[in-house]
Amino acid sequence: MANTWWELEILCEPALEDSIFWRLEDFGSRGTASESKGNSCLVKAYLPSFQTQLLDLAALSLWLRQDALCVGLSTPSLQWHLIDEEDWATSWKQYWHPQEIGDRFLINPAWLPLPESSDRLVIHLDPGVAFGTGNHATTQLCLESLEMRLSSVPQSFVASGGQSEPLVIADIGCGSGILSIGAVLLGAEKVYAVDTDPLAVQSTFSNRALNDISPERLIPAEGSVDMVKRLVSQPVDGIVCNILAHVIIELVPEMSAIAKPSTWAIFSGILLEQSAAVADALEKNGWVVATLWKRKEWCCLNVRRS
Ligand SMILES: C[S@@+](CC[C@H](N)C(=O)[O-])C[C@H]1O[C@@H](n2cnc3c(N)ncnc32)[C@H](O)[C@@H]1O
Repeated sequence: MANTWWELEILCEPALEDSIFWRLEDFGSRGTASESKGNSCLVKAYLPSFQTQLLDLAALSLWLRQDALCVGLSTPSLQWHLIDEEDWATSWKQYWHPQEIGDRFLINPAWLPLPESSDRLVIHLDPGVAFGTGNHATTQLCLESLEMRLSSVPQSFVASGGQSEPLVIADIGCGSGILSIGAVLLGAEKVYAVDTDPLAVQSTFSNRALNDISPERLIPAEGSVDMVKRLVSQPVDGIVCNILAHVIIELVPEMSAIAKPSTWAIFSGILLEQSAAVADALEKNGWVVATLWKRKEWCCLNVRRS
């Protein structure tokens, strides 16, 4: 039998878009897209049907109503129907276009030709069912932070295949591998990319191939900080981690085991109102928050060891 997917269509007030997005991500959505519909926003999400029962969708509908009521906004409408895999791939892809991020990056969907005359670092991406198309504010904040962090890596290092200043990075919660690929393009010698979702790891493997990155420079693996600990022989130089705030708070104590006094880290997936709690957890574990960058209601913390 062909694989089928639930296509969810949620019509909401634009102010609810981000909270709906994260609710869907938590619920197991394998692709989310949004578009303006007059004064409203239409969010579409895709879930494999084997993973979700009708009852789950009814529960999701209730959560979305509650989330809206809590912030005094009108309740969103949720509709769902089944589509087959082929339609899913087409529906999802039509919303995704090349996108410039920061001063250096251009994210190019794998199925589109390269835009002409760009001097940007191109990340070719087919996220498949993983998170990380570059559309989300948190991914953008992480890529821009990497750009600032790694702009000092001499490009001669990139060209020479790594003769000077080797830089090893851990990408925790790699999704499509977008941040790992960005780090390699900026000159990192080696990136360990881990994710608890095996489909994300698979997606990072295929995006590594799509970007012609050698297996020695980008090492995807299923797991989390514990897996990086097993893979590395020495602490890493940098950590990038775009996961939800409560997961970051849980993982921070373990991260000390892969850090040294000069290690820096970039954390996102954090709502502005959660930043104090995350900063608190970081400081208790020997990190100092150097900068906080904001986009929409999200923030990104750039930290170093104290
Ligand atoms: C918001 S996505 C980030 C994807 C990509 N790094 C980006 O910036 O667009 C978060 C990813 O973290 C993964 N994840 C969730 N909890 C995790 C954990 N405890 N350890 C490692 N990965 C985790 C999820 O499976 C998901 O792929």
